[in-house]
Amino acid sequence: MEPKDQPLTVALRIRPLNDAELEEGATVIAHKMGDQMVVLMDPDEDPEDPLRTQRSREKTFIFDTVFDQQASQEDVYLATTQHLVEGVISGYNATVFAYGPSGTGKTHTMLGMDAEPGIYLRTLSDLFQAIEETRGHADCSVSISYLEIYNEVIRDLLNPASGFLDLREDARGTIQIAGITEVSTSNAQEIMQLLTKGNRQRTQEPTATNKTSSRSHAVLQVTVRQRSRGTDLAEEVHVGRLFMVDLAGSERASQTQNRGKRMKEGAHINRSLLALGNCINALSEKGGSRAQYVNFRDSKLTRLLKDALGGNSRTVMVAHISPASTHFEESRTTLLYAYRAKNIKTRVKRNLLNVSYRIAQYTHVISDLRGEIERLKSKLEQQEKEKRREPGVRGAQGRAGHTAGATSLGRPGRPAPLGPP
Ligand SMILES: Nc1ncnc2c1ncn2[C@@H]1O[C@H](COP(=O)(O)OP(=O)(O)OP(=O)(O)O)[C@@H](O)[C@H]1O
Repeated sequence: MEPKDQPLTVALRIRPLNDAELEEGATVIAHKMGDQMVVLMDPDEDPEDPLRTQRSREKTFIFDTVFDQQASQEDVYLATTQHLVEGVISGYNATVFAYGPSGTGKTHTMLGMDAEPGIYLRTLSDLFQAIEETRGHADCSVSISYLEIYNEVIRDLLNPASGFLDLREDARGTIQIAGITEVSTSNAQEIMQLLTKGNRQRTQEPTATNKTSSRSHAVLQVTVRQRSRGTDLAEEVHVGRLFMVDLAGSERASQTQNRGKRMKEGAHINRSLLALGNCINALSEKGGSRAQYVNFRDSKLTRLLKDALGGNSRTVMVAHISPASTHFEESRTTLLYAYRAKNIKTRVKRNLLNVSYRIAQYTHVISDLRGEIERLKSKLEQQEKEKRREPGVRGAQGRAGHTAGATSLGRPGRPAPLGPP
């Protein structure tokens, strides 16, 4: 099937006002209008000011979907991610990433809580159920890895003792993480326990805006290999990769009053996010024209997300903001950023493992050889018949017949050239 250009799906989630914001006397300035629109009002604007319309910073944005505080975890999953599951099983890549400032709900959306699980668990449950339904005509295996990128180093969240890991590109140009733990199981709850445990290993410290702020980018990678069970050797192996990414907060260090270590770390986080922003900018120019130079190599995050952004992946960005008047600036920046990402187009194609090509080739060779055997058998039978019809010249003919047979059949280990069937 021909690769298809697909625009990035961009959704926006606005979380409820939190206690700290209420205590500060913040008001709601981000309003959802209909299913796709959000209006961000400027809190410094006086609605009575007659000059307001000329210098208003109030802005309206349209996304593929907008969720406000009424939206449940299930609503978010159904509208953003559920449609990707089937594709991953049949060999397409997909990526979902949560973007936004610290404390706006990225981890809530991706991981969630036991009572309100997020995208990770819902996706895995649907994935395993769909795989169960393919049983009988296909064999599927699933492997899962979970890592964090913190200050430009990669750590295995399922085995933090393994130290820092390296990114490598394989012969097909796919980015691999050398030495990462891969867990194979078909029990979503079991994986959730691993992820929750892994998430506790995530570099997490209080910032001015979030008491349990994740300081790293977390990447859950799910690989599904589907082998179609055919009656002959014409088997195909499809490999679909799903990335689910919970990015670190995108706020600027100065805005969160972070000092010292937090500020240095902010610079690192922002280096990855800056690289991501640069890629998004370059890709969104001219509707994601591949002529535009895009530097994915600038950070670990962009190297890992290369396919998700510029290559072979169905990609969904879930941007997050606080509705509070006290966060106007960072909400505005986030909305502009997410709005830009809507111009990105990826080129999606189904992944077929090379091995399947070889199997397909073997099938051709085997059917050619079968044809050849049939042809030689009938030739032998023909010769036998001729021998029986001419008993008088048995001696000389017999030897000649034997020689002809040996030539056609070939000696063991030296195949005869294949003639036309
Ligand atoms: N839609 C929501 N409904 C209810 N509570 C929410 C929602 N979104 C976020 N929260 C709560 O807000 C707090 C901060 O959310 P979360 O930790 O998910 O933010 P984050 O964007 O991942 O932050 P950071 O980048 O600092 O890690 C959490 O206590 C979370 O439960």
